[in-house]
Amino acid sequence: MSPYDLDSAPRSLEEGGARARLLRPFDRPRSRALRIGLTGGIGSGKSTVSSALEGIGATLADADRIAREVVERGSGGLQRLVDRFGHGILLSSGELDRAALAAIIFADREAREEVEGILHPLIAERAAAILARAPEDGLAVYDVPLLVEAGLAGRFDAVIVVGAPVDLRIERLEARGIPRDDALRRMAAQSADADREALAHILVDNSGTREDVIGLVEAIDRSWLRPSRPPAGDRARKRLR
Ligand SMILES: CC(C)(COP(=O)(O)OP(=O)(O)OC[C@H]1O[C@@H](n2cnc3c(N)ncnc32)[C@H](O)[C@@H]1O)[C@@H](O)C(=O)NCCC(=O)NCCS
Ligand SMILES: Nc1ncnc2c1ncn2[C@@H]1O[C@H](COP(=O)(O)OP(=O)(O)OP(=O)(O)O)[C@@H](O)[C@H]1O
Repeated sequence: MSPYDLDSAPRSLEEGGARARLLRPFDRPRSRALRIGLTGGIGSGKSTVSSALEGIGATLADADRIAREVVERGSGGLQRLVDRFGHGILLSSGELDRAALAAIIFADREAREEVEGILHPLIAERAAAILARAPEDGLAVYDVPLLVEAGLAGRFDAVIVVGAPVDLRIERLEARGIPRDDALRRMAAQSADADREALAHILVDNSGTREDVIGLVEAIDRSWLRPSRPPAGDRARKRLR
């Protein structure tokens, strides 16, 4: 690891109603991708931020997406859930009844920990395989809602925490068809905002529009993640030479 000089970088960035703060500088490794852990409570905008990072070339592993893959019909992961919770968690098609499993785990902490004990190692293995493909000078981003809860913060060079006021998160989730009660039950199963923020290098406030936060991600990259990189226009010109 070489020291990564962020001394002269701005400490905060703004794009419309979206803001970012650099809470702690971080080191950038010389010969491998920068490992970024991206987290936030339900409905904070992690997926929006991680898609924006993917859009500027980051290699992305999305824990929620992988969590679906490891319980696909016929998978070993799904079989282990059925062994533990019975066929009541299956739809007639043989697929996981996600609402049924959600009803169990967000009402019963022990059941949730059992499910996490079964699925998290499977998710972590696939995520590691995806992130290992990131080029040396690239960004390897792990979008993982339970980064803090699972004690993963120390595995990353930089932790980005996305946040927004709870009412706004609930409003956005309702617009996506997730009822308020369901959102609140999931929030109760997650760390408090303050616990996530205590581990953040970069804190993103996603209170503005989608366009704001997407623009902010580009500014974060230019100012803090890959500041020594030539601007996109220069890179395109170099390729043409
Ligand atoms: C219970 C399940 C089937 C519900 O599926 P559903 O399609 O309704 O939700 P989805 O998977 O898209 O998750 C949406 C959000 O719920 C929250 N959430 C999901 N699992 C958990 C959990 N174990 N603890 C706290 N919050 C959770 C996260 O904020 C996540 O982003 C699913 O969330 C699941 O399998 N959870 C257990 C695996 C897990 O821990 N996943 C989190 C990523 S590591
Ligand atoms: N700045 C924004 N303005 C308006 N809507 C937004 C904004 N950011 C995200 N959203 C919407 O809010 C919802 C939650 O955002 P997103 O899926 O990115 O959050 P998340 O943290 O990944 O959620 P989850 O924990 O459920 O996976 C989505 O429907 C998304 O399109």
